Amino acid sequence: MLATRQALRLTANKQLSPSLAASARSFAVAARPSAVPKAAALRAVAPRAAVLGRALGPVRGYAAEAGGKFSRTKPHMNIGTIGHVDHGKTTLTAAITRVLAEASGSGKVLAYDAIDKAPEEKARGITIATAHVEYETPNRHYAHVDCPGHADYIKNMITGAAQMDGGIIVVSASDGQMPQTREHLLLARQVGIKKLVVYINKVDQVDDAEMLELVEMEMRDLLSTYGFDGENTPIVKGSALAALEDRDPKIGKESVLELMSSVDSWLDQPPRDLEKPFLMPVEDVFSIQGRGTVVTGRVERGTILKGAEIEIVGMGASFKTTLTGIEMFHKELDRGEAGDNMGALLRGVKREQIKRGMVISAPGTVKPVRKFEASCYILTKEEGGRYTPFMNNYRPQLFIRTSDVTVGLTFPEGTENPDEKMVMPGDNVDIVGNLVHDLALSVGDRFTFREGGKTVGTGVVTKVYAEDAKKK
Ligand SMILES: Nc1nc2c(ncn2[C@@H]2O[C@H](COP(=O)(O)OP(=O)(O)OP(=O)(O)O)[C@@H](O)[C@H]2O)c(=O)[nH]1
Ligand SMILES: [Mg+2]
Repeated sequence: MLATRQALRLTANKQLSPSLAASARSFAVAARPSAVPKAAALRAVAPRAAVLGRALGPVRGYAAEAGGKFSRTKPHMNIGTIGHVDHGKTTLTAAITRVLAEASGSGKVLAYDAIDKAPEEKARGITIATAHVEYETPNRHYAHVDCPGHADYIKNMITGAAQMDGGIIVVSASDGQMPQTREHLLLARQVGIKKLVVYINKVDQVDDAEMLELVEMEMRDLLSTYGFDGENTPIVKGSALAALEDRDPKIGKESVLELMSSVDSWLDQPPRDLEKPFLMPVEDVFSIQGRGTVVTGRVERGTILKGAEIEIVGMGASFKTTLTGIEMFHKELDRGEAGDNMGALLRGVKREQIKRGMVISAPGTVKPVRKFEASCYILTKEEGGRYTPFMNNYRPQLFIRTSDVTVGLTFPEGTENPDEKMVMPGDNVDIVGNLVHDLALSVGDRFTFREGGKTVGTGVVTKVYAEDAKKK
């Protein structure tokens, strides 16, 4: 029984990206209200939307909905609320759904309780409670993540179980910035979120305008400290509770509309997988008589045309060649793209030169890396992780894409008494990794590490030290 479970977990972890993609898909499906109620709701509000549509003229989205048809043409973006415990993240999430539903005459209003009782999701064996909420502005369609507790934010941001391309950091006007405000800012930066919008909440509790000024100045400083654009980041002040309870429109509803218009304009649309540079992890290598060497794998991102130059990176390799053929389901094709399972025929490459764990990529877009820094979450024993802490120079096996390589973990420079520091199951820790073989690693890549058949931790790469290019 135990052996089967371990085997199952092993296969699950061998296919990190597909399983993650699958869970992301199921999130998306869960977050999306079913088509029928949506259409019915739209019909019910059609007269009102028509009025709105006329009033707003040809504004995209609302106008389209006025015709009674749901618009899927709006760009989609993943965001979320982050910030210190009790500062009002969930209240704000509920308020956004309410205010936007009212403004557009459609959309689903979610009560506070519906969001706070977040379902538990499993990502890479870790339990994460996350609520997935969906709403739209005239310009965009959003999936919004709200977590019930600090630990869930850490796990979520590190595993990327519910990805955030940008976020709203909520800070209470009465408390100002607090430890988790800083911790979430740091994590947001480390997982690659480039821009945030600030919502200073609970202004109904503060009469002193100077106090509000102070909280704003503090937030600008803090944003800059963590590498965000503190000077230009939009900061909106208001009361999520007032907006949710539909009172004091100035600090209530209007603040939420202002917040969402800042979210629309300030947060940048992320590039889609198809727009990113081509990368395919090598799963298998074959030698085909009379044709040459074929590697198979699932395209992680980008597109590729037959005849393109590609680079093979990782596990000692760093060389270029030409992709002379693309095959899928035994058919010859001219083009492959993200999500495709394909076989790639490579010119002039011997079978021995390529192995599982390497990647084929657009030339110059990924580098072989041995040393890197990462932010990690260490699984608890309940999550299947270790029972005991680990120390400096711990050496688990690192799994990323199709490769697994032994890695030595040490603490970053500046850590006090590194040889006495212990990392407990359940901790969030920054580490420096030294791989036994180089791998194609980039900032933002996610990985797990395992020991004795169990997943011990998961992490996201925050910095890489490029190897000197080696030929092989
Ligand atoms: N006076 C006032 N109270 C608010 C406001 N927004 C939220 N609250 C209250 O603050 C408390 C915490 O709000 P939540 O939305 O649960 O905060 P949270 O950030 O989601 O908290 P955690 O998920 O536990 O980290 C609740 O009692 C809210 O009713 C506001 O604008 N004004
Ligand atoms: Mg909450």
